[in-house]
Amino acid sequence: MSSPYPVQRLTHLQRSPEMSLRINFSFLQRFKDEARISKVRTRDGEKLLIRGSVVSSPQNLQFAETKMHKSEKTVRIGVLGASGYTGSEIVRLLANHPQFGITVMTADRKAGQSIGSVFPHLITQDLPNMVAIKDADFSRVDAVFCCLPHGTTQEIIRGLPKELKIVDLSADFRLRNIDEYEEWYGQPHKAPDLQKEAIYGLTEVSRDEIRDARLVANPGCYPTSIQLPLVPLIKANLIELRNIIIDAKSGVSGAGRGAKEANLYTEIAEGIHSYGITKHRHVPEIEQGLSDASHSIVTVSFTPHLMPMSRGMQSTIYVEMAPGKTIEDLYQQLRISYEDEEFVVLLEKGAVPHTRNVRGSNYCVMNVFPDRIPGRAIIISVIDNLVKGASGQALQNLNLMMGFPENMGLLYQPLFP
Ligand SMILES: NC(=O)C1=CN([C@@H]2O[C@H](COP(=O)(O)OP(=O)(O)OC[C@H]3O[C@@H](n4cnc5c(N)ncnc54)[C@H](OP(=O)(O)O)[C@@H]3O)[C@@H](O)[C@H]2O)C=CC1
Ligand SMILES: CC(=O)N[C@@H](CCC(=O)OP(=O)(O)O)C(=O)O
Repeated sequence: MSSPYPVQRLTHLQRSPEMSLRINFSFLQRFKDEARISKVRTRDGEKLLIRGSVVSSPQNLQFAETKMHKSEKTVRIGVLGASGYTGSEIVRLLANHPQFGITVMTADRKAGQSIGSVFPHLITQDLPNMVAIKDADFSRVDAVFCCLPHGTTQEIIRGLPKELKIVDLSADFRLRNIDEYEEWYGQPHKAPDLQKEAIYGLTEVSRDEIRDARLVANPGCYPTSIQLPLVPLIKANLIELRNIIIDAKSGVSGAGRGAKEANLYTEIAEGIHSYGITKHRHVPEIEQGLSDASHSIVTVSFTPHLMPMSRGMQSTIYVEMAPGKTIEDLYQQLRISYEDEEFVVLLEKGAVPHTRNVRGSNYCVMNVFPDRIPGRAIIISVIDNLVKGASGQALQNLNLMMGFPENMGLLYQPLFP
């Protein structure tokens, strides 16, 4: 697995007339011939202020700190809905992104407040206060993450400058068929023209289209955890398209930060419950992705559950194998499909994915098991709903759209315990 930052041996070191160090190193040569480095700790503790990123050195430089001054970041980011769970997760992830700097953050009820006052874990972030969307200055923004409730984004995006790159975390642009959107979301689509332009952003499946997109519809959390294992198996004709049964479980942050009686501690703790049985709005999104993979109509049984945990999601998927196919065929297909993917991990045979092993990270961890009923298989896939299921995948997509390495700012290891 490669490093999140260009940690490389120095290939050249010299002093410039202003006593700053100018350093050429091989990683950045892929982008520019030369970069200057930001803060460097030398063996004797001396600190040198220079521009750039992380380096290691064969000489007296031990580490360079990853901090770049905001003015040195090249892409100006707006976070719409920064006072919510996915918006604040974008802020957390971007704190370590060497190229994306936040210039605008919006909120609704919390407009006027600082991010640190709304989210004390982000108190060290030196960022402008959140403003109402109507007061946001988009002339200082190159790309936005829309972390707003369904239905809101369709209207708001219309008013944004046309040249902005947009990653929308809501479901507003995920369904290509706007009649289906109306059926499942209970309101007519307000921006059918923009829907035509939107690219569904399941990164590992649609990377090439995402690179050229202006508007990306970031997938829902359940659909991400379900499509990542099923799409390659369906494309390789290894499983039957009928009788796909998905039992999925989510942490409570999946429901957003807004206060709801059903999400009180007393309603959630010490128990689990199903919801949205047969009518959860992720059904058409899952079926759209699986139907695309098979070039035919796929339907699924999908039942989500709410778990007494803050973050995390597991999808347990029961499938029939195609005639003559074995668990080994399914396992090898997933291995081949994901061996070069940074953020999808197929465990060793028999090892069980745990949600707590992906907390806070952009990884999807999966495995496939033989059922005791011959011909059937059980697939388990886990993600952090707020990272690979939302803000992490959104950042992965914007990295691609802006021409940066897909993993930039995303190689957080999972939190444990
Ligand atoms: N939570 C998750 O795991 C996932 C969520 N998503 C989707 O991402 C989007 C954001 O979700 P999440 O962060 O959880 O939601 P939250 O409820 O936590 O945050 C919503 C944000 O939108 C703002 N907002 C609410 N109403 C309006 C409005 N009318 N105009 C402008 N801003 C408004 C809120 O501001 P304020 O708080 O100041 O009122 C807040 O900043 C949703 O569409 C959700 O479905 C997608 C994948 C996973
Ligand atoms: C626990 C919980 O309530 N989860 C949410 C899903 C969150 C998500 O992925 O997304 P979208 O809202 O963006 O589709 C739900 O079931 O509606």
